[in-house]
Amino acid sequence: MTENLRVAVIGANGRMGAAAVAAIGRADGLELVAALGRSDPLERLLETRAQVVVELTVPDSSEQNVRFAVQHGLHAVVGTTGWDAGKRTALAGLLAQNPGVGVLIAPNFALGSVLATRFAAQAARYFDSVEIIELHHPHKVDAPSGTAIRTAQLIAQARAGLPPAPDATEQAMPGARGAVVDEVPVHSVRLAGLTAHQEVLLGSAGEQLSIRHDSFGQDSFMPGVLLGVRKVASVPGLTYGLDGYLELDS
Ligand SMILES: NC(=O)C1=CN([C@@H]2O[C@H](COP(=O)(O)OP(=O)(O)OC[C@H]3O[C@@H](n4cnc5c(N)ncnc54)[C@H](O)[C@@H]3O)[C@@H](O)[C@H]2O)C=CC1
Ligand SMILES: O=C(O)C1=N[C@H](C(=O)O)C[C@H](O)C1
Repeated sequence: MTENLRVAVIGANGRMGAAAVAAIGRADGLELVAALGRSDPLERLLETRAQVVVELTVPDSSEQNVRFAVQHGLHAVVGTTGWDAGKRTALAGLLAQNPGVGVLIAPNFALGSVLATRFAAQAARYFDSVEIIELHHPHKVDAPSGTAIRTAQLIAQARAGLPPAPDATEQAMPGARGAVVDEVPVHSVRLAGLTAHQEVLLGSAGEQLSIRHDSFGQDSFMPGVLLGVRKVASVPGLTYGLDGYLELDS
């Protein structure tokens, strides 16, 4: 008989962590062996012989947690935001020293969001202007969202070599044109009642394409979390984006 995969959640008392604890508890072939809150020592991961760590905390804690996991040979599935290029490069270096260990950093676990980002990047070459509006619940601590940053990066890659979007703005109040991520304006809305939403606006003379995704609850992220947990041990090194685990081009 195959043994269950031993999974731990860090950030288990948060919105995402609590949903992940419940989803892992219900999932075939997975066993939840630890659910760590802010005051729990990371050594619990070793005492409980976790094999895969799901990291869903805050940007200030995430890097330290993931590095601890990797240094102890544990695979990690990371949903926390704030993994900029510098942190990812440092982590890739640590993974090179720990061959066989896999880490997935997924800015968004919702399949629809991953697809929407992919579609926006595909479309971006064919329009003069692209701007992103991301809309979230007001408890979110970071802006722009990790998803919007990733989307802007992929759009910028797709538009490499094209002229900048037309924009005659000469005078603007600070923030009026959004944050500029890789030359793509990103506008962040924080509104009571929302969960996680993003709309990419693409415009050219006489037409507009809008690519929108809505997550209405944390359940939208759970299939992606479980996919990551099941796959991460078989993909050594760092994977950035859940699309790395999906065969979107076939
Ligand atoms: N990749 C994805 O699909 C998604 C990612 N997120 C991201 O995941 C992160 C968590 O989001 P939420 O659950 O909504 O936030 P939350 O604020 O509800 O939960 C964060 C939890 O982490 C805990 N925490 C902080 N430092 C910790 C540490 N060192 N050890 C253990 N626990 C610690 C906090 O006490 C809190 O309970 C955020 O960065 C958010 O942007 C959120 C939703 C989807
Ligand atoms: O904090 C959230 O809620 C979310 N965070 C992630 C992000 O910053 O992109 C993913 C999703 O948007 C929900």
